[in-house]
Amino acid sequence: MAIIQQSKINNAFMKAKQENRQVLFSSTIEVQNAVDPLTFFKNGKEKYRGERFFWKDSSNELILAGIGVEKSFQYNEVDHRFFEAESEWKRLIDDAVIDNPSDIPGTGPLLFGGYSFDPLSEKEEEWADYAASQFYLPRHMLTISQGKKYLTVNILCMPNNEEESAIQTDINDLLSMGEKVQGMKSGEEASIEEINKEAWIQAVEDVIEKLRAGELQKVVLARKIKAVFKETIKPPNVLEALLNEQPDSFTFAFESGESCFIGASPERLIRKNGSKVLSTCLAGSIRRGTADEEDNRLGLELLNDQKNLQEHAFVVRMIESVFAKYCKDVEIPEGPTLLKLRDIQHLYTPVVGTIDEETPLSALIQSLHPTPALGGEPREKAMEVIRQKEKMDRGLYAAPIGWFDYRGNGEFAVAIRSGLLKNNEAFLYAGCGVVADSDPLSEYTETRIKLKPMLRAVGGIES
Ligand SMILES: C=C(O[C@H]1C=CC=C(C(=O)O)[C@@H]1O)C(=O)O
Ligand SMILES: [Mg+2]
Repeated sequence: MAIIQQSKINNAFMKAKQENRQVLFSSTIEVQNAVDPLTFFKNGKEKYRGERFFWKDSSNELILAGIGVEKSFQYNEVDHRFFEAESEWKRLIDDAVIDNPSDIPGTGPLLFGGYSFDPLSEKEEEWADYAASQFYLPRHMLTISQGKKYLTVNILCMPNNEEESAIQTDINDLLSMGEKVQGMKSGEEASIEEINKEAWIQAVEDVIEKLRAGELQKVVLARKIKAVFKETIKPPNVLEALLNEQPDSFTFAFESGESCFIGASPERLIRKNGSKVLSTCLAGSIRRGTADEEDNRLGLELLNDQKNLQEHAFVVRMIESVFAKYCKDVEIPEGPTLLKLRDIQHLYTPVVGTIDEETPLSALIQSLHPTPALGGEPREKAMEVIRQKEKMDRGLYAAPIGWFDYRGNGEFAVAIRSGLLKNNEAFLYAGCGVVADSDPLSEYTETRIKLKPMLRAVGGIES
């Protein structure tokens, strides 16, 4: 399949030489009969290990699979980390040669990546592969939007380099139909370690005391478990399981070096499409029932539970205030509804607004992150308590992960229900909103339920 006309690449290289600067060349075409995005992702495993990403949104409108890092944007500077990637990206795009006949968000050149939860927390070894802000411009990307497939190829043309000839071979390899991706088998060999369980329950107790003393109103405390397998855990297999079992979640994988951050989160931080912006408040939880009757009863209980309604209300109030600052026509329903996932149900409130199209997505992300569904209320105080009491580097867990394209559209999820894969080890994370009325053991049980989907997907439990 001829993907790019050689003459177009030659022109871009010529431009780079003549103007003596790097020029991004990007070409997008619609591809028929192409492989599915998971196979495309898997096909990159030999040549592009550590340089892949995968994304599916919660409404199942868009899938992205990126292979190979044409340019990486990494920043550790705390104050500017939200803006640097997007502003450097804008500079690159302004001078780029882009050939994209479709006007579909998520096609053409885009950056995929994320911002760590808290750049001020002490960094642990397991997160060494990720920066405080890290984004990839992929070499090859398959986009699935409204049932159509598009292939984008991005080439950074340097003034001193010759045109590339290997592009076509690479593309043929990636689009070839390999073995079908299988879900993970349950691994009886798994050993699962709960890290500092007692200390964590004590930390919840300490935080409840602070909340009752009126020092602050809400703190989200998280913990992690470590699952060790005999064999290397394969990201495509985990993705396959998550796609099947969590169809209404954002499903993502983000590789760097030997690590793969992966998960299926039900929570959107922000979506921007032209002047339309959308966020969702998700906080307050209860388990699923085994039969419909029990499930409905539990749902009703959640909708009327004061502790959970309070947990949820902090999030709505905060997101509402950020939207009020940036948007007109903000719409928020009167009360929450239920969002039911395979293992858990949540209180859910969508927030929509209209924004000046020129507002950068990174400005919204910076204002929203972390919402009280992941941090607490008030934000800065809660972050200090988290650093002090959690004693854990969250890395990308609970952090913004997603993409923005060259037209300023994009979407970021909050990376909960997630874990970090490193060869045969998986670090899985879960947290819960602690308020004055919390009970430490119930919060612990809530994190156990939240860990289930990832534990099942990596092969650590049977059901
Ligand atoms: C922090 C997590 O969940 C948040 C999102 C939904 C419900 C939550 C809760 O009820 O506590 C949390 O705020 C997590 O899954 O790790
Ligand atoms: Mg909760």
